[in-house]
Amino acid sequence: MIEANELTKRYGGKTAVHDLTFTVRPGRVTGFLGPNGAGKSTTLRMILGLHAPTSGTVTVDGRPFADRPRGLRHIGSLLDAHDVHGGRSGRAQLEALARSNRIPRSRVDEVLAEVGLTDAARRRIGGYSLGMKQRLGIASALLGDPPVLLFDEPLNGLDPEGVRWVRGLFRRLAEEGRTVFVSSHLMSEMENAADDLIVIGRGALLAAEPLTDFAARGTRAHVTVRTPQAAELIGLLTAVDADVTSYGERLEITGATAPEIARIALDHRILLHHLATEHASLERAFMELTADSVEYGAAGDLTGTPSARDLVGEAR
Ligand SMILES: Nc1ncnc2c1ncn2[C@@H]1O[C@H](COP(=O)(O)OP(=O)(O)OP(=O)(O)O)[C@@H](O)[C@H]1O
Repeated sequence: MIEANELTKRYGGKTAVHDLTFTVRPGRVTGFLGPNGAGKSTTLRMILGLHAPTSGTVTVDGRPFADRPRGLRHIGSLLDAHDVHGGRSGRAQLEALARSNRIPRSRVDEVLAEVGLTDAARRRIGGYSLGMKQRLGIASALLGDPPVLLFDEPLNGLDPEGVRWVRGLFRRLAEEGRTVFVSSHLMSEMENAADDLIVIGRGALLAAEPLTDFAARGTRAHVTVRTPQAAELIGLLTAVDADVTSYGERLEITGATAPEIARIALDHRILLHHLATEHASLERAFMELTADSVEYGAAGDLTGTPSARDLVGEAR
C-alpha cells in the first residue's frame, strides 16, 4: 500500500506536485496518468525517497521508504530504462544489484528468464534496444520479489508483443497481492491494464477512482440516428424534450434512449437507416479532464472542463 498525504514538491518557484493525497492499494494495478510534465516522475521519486517532499508525506506499507534497509525487497522500481551502465552486461548489472541488496544470485537467472532476456544476458547493455532495456529494468524491479512495484512509463519502446507481455505481468503481480503502480501519459496504455486510476495535471489531483468509474465520466451516452425524414423526427423528439443536434440526415440525440426513439419512429412510420447508442471513449474523458493541464499542447485542440480548470487553478 502506498499512501500520499498532502504531498507537495517545489523546485525553486516551480510547483511540480501540489497537495497530492491518494492511496494505491495492493492486489490491483493502478495507473498513474497525466500529461507530460504533470509531476508523475517527481511523485514516484518522492515515494522512493530519492527526492524529499517540500511538505506532506508519503509512506509505503506505513513507513517512509527511505527508512527501510535493503530497499529492493520492499519496493521494486523502474524509473528510467536508460539509467544503466552501458558497458556492463545485463547479467552483471543484475548481479551487482543482487549483491548490494543481499538477494541470492539464483534470483538473477529467474528474473532474466521471466523477462525473456536469458539469451541476451551476457551482451553489453549499451547494445540493447530500448525495449530490451525496459525488460532489464523490469527484471531489476522484480529481483527482490517485492510487495510493491513502481514503473515509470514501462511500455515505452516495447513492441506490441512486449506490451501484451507487460500487461499480463502486471496482472499476475497484482493477482499475487502486490501493489502495482504504473505511470503513463497515454490513457490507451492503461485502458486494458489498470484496475484503478490516479490522474494528475500540473501537479494536482484530478481523479482517483476505479477505471470503471472513470469510464462512466465519459459515458455521456448519446444516440445516433440516420434517417431521410430528419426534420420530421427532430420535431417529434423535441416535443418529448430530447436534445437533438442535426448533421443533415445524421442526428445526435440526448435525453431519449434508443428504444424510445425506435418506438417514436415506428409509431410515425419514419424510416431509420441507423440507430445506435454511443459512449464517449476513456481517451476522450482523459483528454477532457486534463485539457487545461497540458504544458505544451497546441492551442484550441482540446476542450477543458470547469472542474479540471478549478482544480488546476489551485495549483498555480
Ligand atoms: N529537478 C527539477 N528541477 C526543476 N524543475 C523540475 C525538476 N524535475 C521536474 N521539474 C519540473 O516539474 C514538473 C513535473 O515534472 P515531472 O518530470 O515530474 O513530470 P512527469 O509527469 O513525469 O512528465 P513526463 O511524462 O514528461 O516525464 C515539470 O514542469 C518539470 O519541468
